[in-house]
Amino acid sequence: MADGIPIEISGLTKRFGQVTAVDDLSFTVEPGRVTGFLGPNGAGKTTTLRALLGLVRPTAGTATFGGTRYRDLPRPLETVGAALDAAFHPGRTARDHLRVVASAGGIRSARVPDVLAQVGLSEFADRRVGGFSLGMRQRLALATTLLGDPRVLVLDEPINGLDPEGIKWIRGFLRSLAGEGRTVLVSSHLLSEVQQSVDEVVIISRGRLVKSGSLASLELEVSPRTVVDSPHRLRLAAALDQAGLDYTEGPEGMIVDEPDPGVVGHAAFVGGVELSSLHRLASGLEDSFLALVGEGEE
Ligand SMILES: Nc1ncnc2c1ncn2[C@@H]1O[C@H](COP(=O)(O)OP(=O)(O)OP(=O)(O)O)[C@@H](O)[C@H]1O
Repeated sequence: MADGIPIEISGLTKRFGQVTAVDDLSFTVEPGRVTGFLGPNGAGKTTTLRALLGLVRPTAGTATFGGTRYRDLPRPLETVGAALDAAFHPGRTARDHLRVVASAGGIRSARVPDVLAQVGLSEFADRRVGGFSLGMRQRLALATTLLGDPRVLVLDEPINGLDPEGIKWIRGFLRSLAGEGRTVLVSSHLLSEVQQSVDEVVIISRGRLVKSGSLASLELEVSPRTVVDSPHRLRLAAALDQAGLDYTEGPEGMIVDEPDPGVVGHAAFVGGVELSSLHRLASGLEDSFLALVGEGEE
């Protein structure tokens, strides 16, 4: 298997007149992982992906596949499979749509039945796309991205509008693609939508990076916790140790990995420590995501 190819965004800026859609954005997407590219509507996700695929010219910065711009890739469809604003001719069958794309991209037509099977559309291959449900269109868009058996997949909102069965299917599918060492970047405006599908997250808001890292690290950061403080922090730390509670020291006191302030208060009481504050830290991944990025444009 060929080595994986990372996506590298560096100092990317894109202005449309007065609007700065993407503002000095830098992040890397690693192979072998599913990465969620998250932000509310208007955050600049699509503009970033369009810059990556050479569809808009950056005002500044670069967006590359392992250092090579999309337009400089020798065989782009065999490196990158991208589904952005997938449009289908409604009168064409799924098979014909794939044949047209394959032939334009210099890909052998023998790939067509393979990708139809991969996305579970074989039995609908000869139906007109005009009659396809949204879920079937999403599958066909995905099949199109797979034609060149690419090492990198860039998918814009692939889960949007899928029914629960389709969501379950695509989750497993994205995982298996990453499991084969591919780089998988999936955009969404809802963290909850991709939460069960992604290993890594890149969160942007107003064109700027808010956070990037593993989903696990984000979960850890936002799991419900208790903040407690005392005029005698050393004694407080000893009481927390005594109770077997994990904590880190923050500006407002000890941040304890325990959702129930009662448990923390009790530990302090047992240790005979006076408290100056005790409260629960806001919780929930989606709430924290919204707190990080705001609601976005309508
Ligand atoms: N061609 C354009 N001309 C002018 N402004 C644009 C253009 N494309 C995007 N914008 C603006 O840039 C900002 C970022 O848009 P973008 O579509 O990249 O966000 P997004 O995160 O993909 O949101 P959505 O999920 O709604 O597509 C928005 O304010 C948008 O109105």
